[in-house]
Amino acid sequence: MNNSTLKQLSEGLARGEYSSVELTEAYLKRIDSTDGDLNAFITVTADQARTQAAAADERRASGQAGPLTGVPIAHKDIFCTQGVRTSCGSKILDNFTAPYESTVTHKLQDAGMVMLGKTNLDEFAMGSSTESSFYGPTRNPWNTEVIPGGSSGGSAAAVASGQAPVATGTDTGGSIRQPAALCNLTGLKPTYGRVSRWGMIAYGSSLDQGGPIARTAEDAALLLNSMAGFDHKDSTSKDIAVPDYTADLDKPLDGLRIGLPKEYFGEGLNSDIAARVQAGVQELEKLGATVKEISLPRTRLSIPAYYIIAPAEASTNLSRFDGVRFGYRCENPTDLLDMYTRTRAEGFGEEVKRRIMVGTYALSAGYYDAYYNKAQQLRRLIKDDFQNAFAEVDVIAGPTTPSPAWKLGAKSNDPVAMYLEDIYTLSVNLAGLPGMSVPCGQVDGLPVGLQLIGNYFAEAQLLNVAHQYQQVTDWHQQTPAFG
Ligand SMILES: NC(=O)C[C@H](N)C(=O)O
Repeated sequence: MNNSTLKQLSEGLARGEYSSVELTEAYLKRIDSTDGDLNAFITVTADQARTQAAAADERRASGQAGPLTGVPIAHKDIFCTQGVRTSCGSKILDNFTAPYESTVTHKLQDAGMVMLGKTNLDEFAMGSSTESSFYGPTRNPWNTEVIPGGSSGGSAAAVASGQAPVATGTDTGGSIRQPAALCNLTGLKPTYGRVSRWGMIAYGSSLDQGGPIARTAEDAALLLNSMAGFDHKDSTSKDIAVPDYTADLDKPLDGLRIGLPKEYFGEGLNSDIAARVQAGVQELEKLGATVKEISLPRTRLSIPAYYIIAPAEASTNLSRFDGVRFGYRCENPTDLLDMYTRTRAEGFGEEVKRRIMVGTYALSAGYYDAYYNKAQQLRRLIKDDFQNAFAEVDVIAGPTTPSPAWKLGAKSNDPVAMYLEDIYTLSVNLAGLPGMSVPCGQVDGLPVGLQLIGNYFAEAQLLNVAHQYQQVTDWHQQTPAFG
């Protein structure tokens, strides 16, 4: 049961093979027996899950169940969940109980999903390894010596290990796609504005987007159906109708034009990953797609542009954590300034402080034009590069990451080495486009991902391509020997 897809569980519940209460108990048991090794969860909400499961069973008995009703889910601990600790992986929010529910978790709750708990993440989603959490690192179920990716590493490890059938994640520069790739899962970052950011603790507000982490494209489509949609509480949410993302899954790929950016296959890419991705693209060709080389010339510049813009936005977003209104406050402050200073010095971890300093510097008078403005100009050029590519192709394919998962601690003292791992994912966020990662094989026993990038609001097309790929491959069905 613990390796089932959301779709299978939904059908099992509908046929009455098990109740939501039974299903929920099975997942809670799995969490109990494995999370000592993985540390995928920051908070397990067992009692609340049991109550929600019983309510889901009642809803089903009264004929009101939808496709998600009664299915358990884990939420990244960046989504505010009313009455439940929402820590964002930080000491500064360790004592914070959210007084309201985020739009995304609310919608999934309305659909009848059962929340198992809140998953681990890099502190404030800043990282690619889930090592910077105040609650300690999450381990990869494929090999507990290596990182699960990040920042949604807790969500990915939970799904990959069978602790939860699906999970939510957020992606500012790769945080859904990269952990999905490194844990053999299917992850989708929607178009900026497709999914409400309300109640999602802000990191880089012009880049952040919530999305599904699942075993299959079909499961991701089922979740996105409930996550997406206009929200008047998020001023950047787009008022565009939400299609049924499962409707196009079975469409044949005949005539689909795929572009392979030459910059995604150059220096820095692990040659075994290159081979796995090329093999994945060949499968798509067999399904009727045509493939051509394209160019995204500014790819390399996405790293400096992103690592100016994201910290700049973070430095302003994180100014709200000052010890006054909520969260951690230092002991015995001598005056207001001492309280601000010590609260932030003691409450934030190293990577968060680094980014606040970089961001503050980039925004300061005298440096604003040289750094922040330049980065924004680059961002525009990166967006234009994608639009030039989409004049010739429908979908862009390439690797999700340049390397497989690395050993815990291997990049902890070298932030730039960690930033370089985001080379293929950052530009998608800078442009605001939708992107997916689907399992396409293993390198030395560790999973790697094929990235698919679409034009704005082309999530249904990406899901269609990924689903067709998963009909002819079985990489996504492979599970770790863990536990
Ligand atoms: N949040 C993300 O999407 C991850 C990215 N590596 C970052 O640290 O910003």
